Amino acid sequence: MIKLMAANWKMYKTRPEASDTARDLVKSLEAMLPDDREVLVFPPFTALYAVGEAFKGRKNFSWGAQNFYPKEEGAYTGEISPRMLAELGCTYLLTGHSERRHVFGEGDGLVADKTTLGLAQGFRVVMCIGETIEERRGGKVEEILKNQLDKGLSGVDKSLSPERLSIAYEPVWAIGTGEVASLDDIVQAHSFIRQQLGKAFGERGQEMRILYGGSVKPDNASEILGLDNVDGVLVGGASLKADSFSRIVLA
Ligand SMILES: O=C[C@H](O)COP(=O)(O)O
Repeated sequence: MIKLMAANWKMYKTRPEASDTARDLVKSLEAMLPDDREVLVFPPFTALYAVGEAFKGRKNFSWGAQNFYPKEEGAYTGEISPRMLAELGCTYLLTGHSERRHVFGEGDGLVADKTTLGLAQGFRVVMCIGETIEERRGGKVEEILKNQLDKGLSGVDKSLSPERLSIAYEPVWAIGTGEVASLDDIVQAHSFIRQQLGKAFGERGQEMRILYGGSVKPDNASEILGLDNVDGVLVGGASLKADSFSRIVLA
């Protein structure tokens, strides 16, 4: 399975900054990227074209959008549709990120609509799930993950090719805090997610990638990537500098 090494640049980087970082990533990674690693960057909308210019035509370099509205077009002021993103050459979409859920109030229904439409329009989708610290302390991790998976994937075509859907497990309390989930916590959550994907998609569920996200850094990436059912990472803060993200990609 090709490990998916994803960078989420969140609301950082102007167009020239993004272009420089993307070009630096190509410089430091292209010649030594193993065949089983794919580099994926989610820049802000305004930098998608610039990142596409740096990455296009390069094997295993992909780019995608952090957000979109799940309609083809219409009177939705301020929103961007998947069609508009396809035009920029993006092949990936992110759904369910905890900042969308918690800062912008996106519920499971909207996450499901976005995941369903994004896939139906031919994109690859990375759907994020994860529990809050209160939910973890209350012993509800599996219940929350199951609920987010069941609802988020409720409209998805069950005969989908496995490379089209990835799940990112991001415990909310580990995002941007420097606090990484323990290796045991990651193994347990990923094995539970794998089980659920198997129930939903049968054999295909075994081949879908499950990424870990939450304070991944160059010095912890290798041990996280070595765990069972960890098929990639979704990196925020440590992906903003080309040098640090390159070290993670090659970890
Ligand atoms: O999308 C990425 C995650 O929110 C992780 O962010 P972080 O690496 O800054 O903790």
